[in-house]
Amino acid sequence: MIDKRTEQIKELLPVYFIMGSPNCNGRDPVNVLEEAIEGGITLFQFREKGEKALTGNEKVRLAERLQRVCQENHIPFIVNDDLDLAIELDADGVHVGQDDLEAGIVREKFSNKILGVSTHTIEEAAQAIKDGADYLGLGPIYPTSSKDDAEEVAGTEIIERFRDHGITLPIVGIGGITSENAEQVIQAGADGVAVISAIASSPNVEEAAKSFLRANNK
Ligand SMILES: Cc1ncc(COP(=O)(O)OP(=O)(O)O)c(N)n1
Ligand SMILES: Cc1nc(C(=O)O)sc1CCOP(=O)(O)O
Ligand SMILES: [Mg+2]
Repeated sequence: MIDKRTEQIKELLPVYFIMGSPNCNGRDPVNVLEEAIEGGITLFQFREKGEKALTGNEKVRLAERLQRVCQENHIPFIVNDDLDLAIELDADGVHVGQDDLEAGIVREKFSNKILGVSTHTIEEAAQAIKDGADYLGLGPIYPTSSKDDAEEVAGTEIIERFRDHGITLPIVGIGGITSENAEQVIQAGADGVAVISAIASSPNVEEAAKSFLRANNK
């Protein structure tokens, strides 16, 4: 039986926008986020990572500004990697990968919040489910230039494989996803797509976000 929480999480995943200041081509990330929300994104993850990423107080200040925009627009605000920041801001959730704080510890310290976990194998997925993950991030589905330490390209087959193994937890595909290939990701069994560059680097952020909604038939 699929429970109410699972259904609620699925509703959040269709267009999951991820971004931090290094992804915004020198633009104010607040403006980029506002335009993406105008275009219909359904969930936001603050991922302040990569070249010239902010640290310390500057990172916290940016997170607060982005969280405020999310709150004003009823878009849940997820923090990437940084549980301490998520607790400090009382964020709506955290996303962790296999090299981050263990998902089970995040679940203990940040109970009742949204917990996303990146997995690449059925074994990792089984552990994430045991740890209390709300959704799985699977990728990179296609080649990406937004993550230096990305694993090998997995293709949409990884999503089909997870579904064939009976994994019913909500899944979001990530890595190199564009409005042209998003439909294939959904058809493979994902509940949504997680996107950095195809939205954040677009000359028209609002239209870019809208094009993903159309691709997902939302
Ligand atoms: C939705 C979503 N899926 C996967 C990731 C990647 O997480 P991780 O492997 O921990 O890599 P970093 O993003 O921390 O570099 C994600 N952030 N979000
Ligand atoms: C943050 C991230 N995680 C990945 C994974 O494979 O887990 S790929 C990726 C980068 C996604 O950015 P873009 O949409 O620009 O390709
Ligand atoms: Mg991580």
